[in-house]
Amino acid sequence: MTKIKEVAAIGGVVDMSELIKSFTYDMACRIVLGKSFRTEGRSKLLRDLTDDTSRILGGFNLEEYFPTLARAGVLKRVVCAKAEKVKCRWAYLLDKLIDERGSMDKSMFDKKDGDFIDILLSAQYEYGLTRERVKALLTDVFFGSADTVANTLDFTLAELMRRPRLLEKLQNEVRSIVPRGQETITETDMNKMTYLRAVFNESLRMYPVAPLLAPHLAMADCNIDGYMIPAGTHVLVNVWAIGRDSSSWEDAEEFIPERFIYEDSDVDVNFKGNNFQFLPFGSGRRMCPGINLGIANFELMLANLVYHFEWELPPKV
Ligand code: HEM
Repeated sequence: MTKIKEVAAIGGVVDMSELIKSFTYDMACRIVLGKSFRTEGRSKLLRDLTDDTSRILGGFNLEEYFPTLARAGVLKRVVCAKAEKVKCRWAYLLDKLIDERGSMDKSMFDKKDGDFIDILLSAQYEYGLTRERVKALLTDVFFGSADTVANTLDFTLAELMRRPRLLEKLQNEVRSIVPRGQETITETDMNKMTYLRAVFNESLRMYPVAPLLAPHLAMADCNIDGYMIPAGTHVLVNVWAIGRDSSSWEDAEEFIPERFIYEDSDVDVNFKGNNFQFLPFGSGRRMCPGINLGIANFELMLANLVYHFEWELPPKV
């Protein structure tokens, strides 16, 4: 906020995508590393690692389009070699972070104010977690938490600036709940912001961060609505198309947060995985475990941004 205020005061330009991204990485680092998150440029290091991992996981894979190439296995070897390098960089960093705490007595872990590493290490003794598992869980939090929230916020700000009436409605809600002059908005303030949640839902409907979810594999033969899915089938769920399907959504291509406000209605379409027309966090046992953290990070940032600043597109945009 301070950075935007400084730039706004001199009428300068601020790259919001960049700022939002570095903020979400700082948040992820703070959760995992606690107070030591700013040392040695770790937030930047983790961001580079996450970017490289995303490129490998989400990159175009020629072998999926030309299966004959897969038989030769050349491309696979190239991708595996790259993945191995990234894996080693993760392992090096995470080992270092864990070793820093290794010298501490387990009774010294402060469960109340501790960071995620503290919590995992204290649970390590209780649940017999191996070091590899601890590292995998740490990677999950870094990887799952930063880009997801930053990308959703990016699209939301763009949609709101294109629709000043909706932006004003959101600002009115936030400013009517948060007392004038309050420096930062808290989670308690946000609980009352129904329009803010509707904006979040509408952004996820139109711009799901994982448009095909994570790839799933059928473990057993199953029949869905008359379609036979044999065991071993690679399944991709196109939630981007489902969220824009006109048989489920009126004016599906329009950004209308009001569609998620259900006053005096029994209908309540939400992202908890039971309404199959809206699956931004997936569904079932592999659905996103970070929903609550994702909501809190997104809503905290958006509410603060619209509370403190006026937003509009530059002329001719
Ligand atoms: C707006 C925020 C977020 C969105 C939209 C989102 C969305 C998703 C989606 C679509 C999946 C795949 C589900 C499936 O394939 O069925 C997923 C998985 C996952 N997410 Fe999130 N996520 C968000 C925030 C977070 C946060 C903050 C964390 C970290 C704490 C996180 C951690 C994970 C993990 C670890 C998985 C893999 C779960 C598994 O495979 O069992 N996510 N997320």
